[in-house]
Amino acid sequence: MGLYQNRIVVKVGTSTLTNDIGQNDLRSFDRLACALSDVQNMGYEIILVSSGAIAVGTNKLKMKTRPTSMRLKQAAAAVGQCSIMFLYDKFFNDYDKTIAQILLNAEDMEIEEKKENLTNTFDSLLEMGIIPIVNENDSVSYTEIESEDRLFGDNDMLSAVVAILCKAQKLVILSDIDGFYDSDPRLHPNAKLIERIAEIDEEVQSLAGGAGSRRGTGGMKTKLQAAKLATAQGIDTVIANGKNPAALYDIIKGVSVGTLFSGKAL
Ligand SMILES: Nc1ncnc2c1ncn2[C@@H]1O[C@H](COP(=O)(O)OP(=O)(O)O)[C@@H](O)[C@H]1O
Ligand SMILES: N[C@@H](CCC(=O)OP(=O)(O)O)C(=O)O
Repeated sequence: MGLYQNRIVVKVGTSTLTNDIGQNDLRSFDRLACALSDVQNMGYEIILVSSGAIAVGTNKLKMKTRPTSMRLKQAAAAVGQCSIMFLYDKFFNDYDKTIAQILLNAEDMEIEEKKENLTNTFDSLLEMGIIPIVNENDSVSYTEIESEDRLFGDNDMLSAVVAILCKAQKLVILSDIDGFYDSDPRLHPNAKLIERIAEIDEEVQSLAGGAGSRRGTGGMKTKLQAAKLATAQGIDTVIANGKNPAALYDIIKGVSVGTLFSGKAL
């Protein structure tokens, strides 16, 4: 599979877009929009996969805690998705960028005709210099919200699927932590960052724990699954801290940041 050398998919998690008390982290939105716009100005094509709809919706609806029933999660996502896109539009506009919204379900990737339409849409948007912003279509799908094994039901996996579909050269997963450690640093303060992983084998998988905050889902398990899927198609995958999206400049230059999972030679 030939990859577009200047095409990058960036995924950002809920824990980066909201703060510890569940409010929108406006500085994070702004920094992300600034870094992505700047990287696009350097000649790269950017696709952003953004989580956060449920958390932002929960906040906007003034619900005291994240809803537990599926119907309320879906309603919160419907409200939150609007807010997220409003915020992105506002911040990207400051940097003279146009964005587009693409909401997807796993099934959209399984039917060849839909897949082709989707690829054409991404390609057309990117050709026009637009930054597509992708999330799962939570209001009509419950795989992400409810799936048991979360294999397909997570935005980490969705970002890998989008990177493969769009033949991106790099996938950057921005989280609330500096990268992949030899154990969850929230539980093990002496955990060490692993800078490079060539093979995601069982030993590596055994180091991955679940989500760190009540807002994030999937934790490192789903990020590893995503990295495994993407690297198998030759796509270099980096996990880095979303509080410092300027790290993207280093990632592009090949300077070591976070954890790099090297794409397999095809
Ligand atoms: N081996 C590990 N290395 C780093 N973080 C880990 C590891 N195992 C579990 N985690 C947890 O994964 C969290 C990030 O995943 P998650 O909470 O789902 O965030 P996001 O919203 O960015 O997807 C970290 O905050 C951390 O607590
Ligand atoms: N589609 C959901 C995303 C859920 C999800 O995968 O969250 P995260 O682990 O923060 O990437 C939402 O927008 O709330």
